[in-house]
Amino acid sequence: MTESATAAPSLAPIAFIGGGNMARSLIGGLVAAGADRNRIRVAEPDARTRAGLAEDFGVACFASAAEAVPGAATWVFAVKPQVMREVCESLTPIARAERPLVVSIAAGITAAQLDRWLGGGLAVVRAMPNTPALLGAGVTGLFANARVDGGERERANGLLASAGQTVWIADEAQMDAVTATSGSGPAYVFLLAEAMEDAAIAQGLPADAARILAQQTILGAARMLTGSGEPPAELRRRVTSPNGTTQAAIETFEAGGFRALVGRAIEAATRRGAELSAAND
Ligand SMILES: NC(=O)C1=CN([C@@H]2O[C@H](COP(=O)(O)OP(=O)(O)OC[C@H]3O[C@@H](n4cnc5c(N)ncnc54)[C@H](OP(=O)(O)O)[C@@H]3O)[C@@H](O)[C@H]2O)C=CC1
Ligand SMILES: O=C(O)[C@@H]1CCC=N1
Repeated sequence: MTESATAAPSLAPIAFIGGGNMARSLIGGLVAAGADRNRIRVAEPDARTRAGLAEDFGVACFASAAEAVPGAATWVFAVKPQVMREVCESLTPIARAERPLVVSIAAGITAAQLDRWLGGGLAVVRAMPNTPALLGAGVTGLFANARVDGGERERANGLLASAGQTVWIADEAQMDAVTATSGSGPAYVFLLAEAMEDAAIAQGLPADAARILAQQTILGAARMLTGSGEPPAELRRRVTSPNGTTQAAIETFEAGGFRALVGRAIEAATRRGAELSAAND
C-alpha cells in the first residue's frame, strides 16, 4: 500500500537518537511539514552536529540518549547498525518504564533485535527512508511488528510521510530488499550521473555542459517515470528510434549485461542487510 503526505503531522513528543544525515533529513521534513519543533528532541554526541540541528530547526538537542528520551512517546533510532545494540541496551530501563513506540531506520537490524535489546514487549516499526527525504521527495518502506496498534501505525506513517511517500511491507524478510532498492538506490542514480558525465566529457563535451546535460536528463526522465503513468519500458521505446542512436546505446548496455549487473548489485545490498543484522547481534 502506498500513502503520501497530507496534513502537518500532529506530534506527541518524538526523540531522535542519532542526529546525523538521515535524522537531519527527517527532522527537516517534519519541520517543513509544520510539525511543532518544541516536541522534537535529538540525542547526538557530536557538539557541532547538535549546534547545527538546534540552529537550523530549533529543536532541543542532548548529548546522550538517556537525556532525550524520557517523556517522548516515539523514539526514532537513527544511529549506525554497528552501535545500535549498545545504544538500545543503555535505554532498557527507560523503555521498560515508558513503553514508547520504537522506530528504527537502521539497515539490517530487525524488529525482534530492537525489541530484545530494549527489554521486550515493545511496539516496533522498522523504517527504511532515503536521502531525497531532505527535499520531501523520499520514499520509505515500513514494517510494523505485531504489537503496533492502528494509532501507532498512523504515528509512524505521519512521521515518515513528511519525507515523501510511504510503502508498508507485510513481511519483514523483505525489508533488506527495500533497503537495497530505495534506501541505497539514490547512490545508484548518482553513479549513473557520474558515468554519463564522464562519458560525455570523453566524447568531447565541456565539463559544465556535460554536467547539466546528464543532470537534467535524469531529472526529466524521473519526472516522466512518476508523472506519465507509463511503464519504463514504454517510455524507453518512445526514445528508441529504429536503427537510431538510442538503439545503438541500448544494445551496448544489453550486450554488457546491464540488467544482470543491476540484479547482482541489488542482491549484494540485500545480502549485506542480513549480514549487518547477524554481525551486530
Ligand atoms: N544515509 C542514508 O542514505 C540512509 C541511512 N539509513 C540508516 O540511518 C542510520 C544513520 O545513518 P546516517 O544518518 O547516514 O549516519 P550518520 O553517521 O550520519 O548518523 C548517525 C549519528 O548517530 C550518532 N551517534 C553515534 N552514537 C550515538 C549514541 N550513542 N547516541 C546518539 N547518537 C549517536 C553519530 O554521531 P558520531 O558521528 O559523533 O558518532 C551520528 O551523528 C543508519 O543505521 C543507516 O543504516 C537509512 C536510510 C538511508
Ligand atoms: O549504505 C547503507 O548501509 C545505508 C542504508 C541505506 C542507505 N545507506
